[in-house]
Amino acid sequence: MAAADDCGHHGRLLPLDDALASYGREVRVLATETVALTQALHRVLAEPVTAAVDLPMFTQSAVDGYALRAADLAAATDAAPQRLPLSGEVRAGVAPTAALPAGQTWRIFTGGRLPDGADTVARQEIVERDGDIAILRDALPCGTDVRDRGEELRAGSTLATPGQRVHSGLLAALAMAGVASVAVRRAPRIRVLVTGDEVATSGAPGEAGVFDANGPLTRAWFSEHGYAAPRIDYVVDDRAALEAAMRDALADSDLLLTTGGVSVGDHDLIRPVATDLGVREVFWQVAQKPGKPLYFGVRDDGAQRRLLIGLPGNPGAVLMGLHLHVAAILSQLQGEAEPAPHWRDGRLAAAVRADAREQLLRMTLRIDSDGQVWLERLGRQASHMLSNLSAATALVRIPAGTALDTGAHVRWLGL
Ligand SMILES: Nc1nc2c(c(=O)[nH]1)N[C@H]1C(S)=C(S)[C@@H](COP(=O)(O)OP(=O)(O)OC[C@H]3O[C@@H](n4cnc5c(N)ncnc54)[C@H](O)[C@@H]3O)O[C@H]1N2
Ligand code: MOO
Repeated sequence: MAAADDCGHHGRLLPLDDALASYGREVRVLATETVALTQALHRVLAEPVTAAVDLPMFTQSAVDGYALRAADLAAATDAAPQRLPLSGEVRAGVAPTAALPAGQTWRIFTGGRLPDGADTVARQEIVERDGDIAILRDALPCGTDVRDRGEELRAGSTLATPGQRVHSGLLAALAMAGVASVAVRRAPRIRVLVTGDEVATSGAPGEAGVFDANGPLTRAWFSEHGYAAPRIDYVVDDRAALEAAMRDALADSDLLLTTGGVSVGDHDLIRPVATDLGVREVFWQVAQKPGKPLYFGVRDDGAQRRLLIGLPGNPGAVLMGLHLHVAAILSQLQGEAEPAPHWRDGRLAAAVRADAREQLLRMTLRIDSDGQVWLERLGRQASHMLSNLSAATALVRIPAGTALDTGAHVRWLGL
């Protein structure tokens, strides 16, 4: 397949949406395993999760104050205050062993279990004390400052559904409902090969070399998104070396990610080596800028499907490949109900020129007083450049072939 150049016709390039849609068809969801809730952060749920207990688990005080019966205060007024003898105390974490006698009150603290007989709590700010007598100058509606058992949730009710990714808040919600373990999708096994003779793996690069950006970028991206740091190997542009590295990495992974060597040059070996290793090409070359020579293939080893994504070597293409393509593949592997990328809506702060490929531009976003998101294009967008990432907060889609005016609606992802 011949590559189209930037000035020419792009009929052979696969539209970005078609590339993203192909992951839904080609990627098989990983097996399910049960893990302790403490290990579930960033994992995707494979089964519904239900509350093990009522929440709150028992009827309790919402404040520091005095547990009483609302009926005992019915006649209380400023002129004729009600005086209730203080005959006990309930501390948080300690279950009362007796019932509150009628006409009396007990000291209670926030989260303390309401004794039988009590139905209301008077917060301490409205209670005067005369030794062991609590004085109240007003009636209180029954149930004031009481949290009822099960008012938030009933045991057995559904708290989370399959396909949800566990974030810190959801993890805490499940912990609070007595959930100790959850069924999640197995963590994807990921290997990375950074290719290129010119890439310095340690120390300063040679006279025609570059500092490695793609290794640090991929390592940081996986960690930022909650994945274990993948093994990253560096491979020179030598067919035998690449074949050995790819054979080993493919056999050991659900997803092999390579950077570089996927364009049309004489030393761009990812595709031919992939073919030799029995990988079926799903697509190569996407109508996107940056990242056009992007490659995706699959290989079935028995029941195990291996995925190979070849990201073009330019670091800007790797950045975009991670945020869009790798995120989409990982979503499908883990059975996310709403697969990434998760686009949001915003408007362009300035017009953008058309390109024959869909553009993915790094921009800064600002929210105006009406809550509208405005996106402003940064300079230094070329795919061999990363320096504008110190200012960029959004990756913005500009559809192929259309110039967009100021105010045009676009889709974007947070960076
Ligand atoms: N005749 C054509 N040439 C090119 C085409 C084309 O269609 N026809 N496509 C261009 C596009 S678009 C891209 S993107 C690049 C992608 O090429 P490769 O995937 O083969 O990547 P490399 O050639 O190995 O490297 C590209 C570029 O990136 C630098 N690089 C590579 N690895 C790293 C790293 N780990 N850290 C920092 N920088 C890295 C490398 O030095 C090159 O400058 O092909 C175009 N060519
Ligand atoms: O697709 Mo390349 O990343 O435009 O330079």
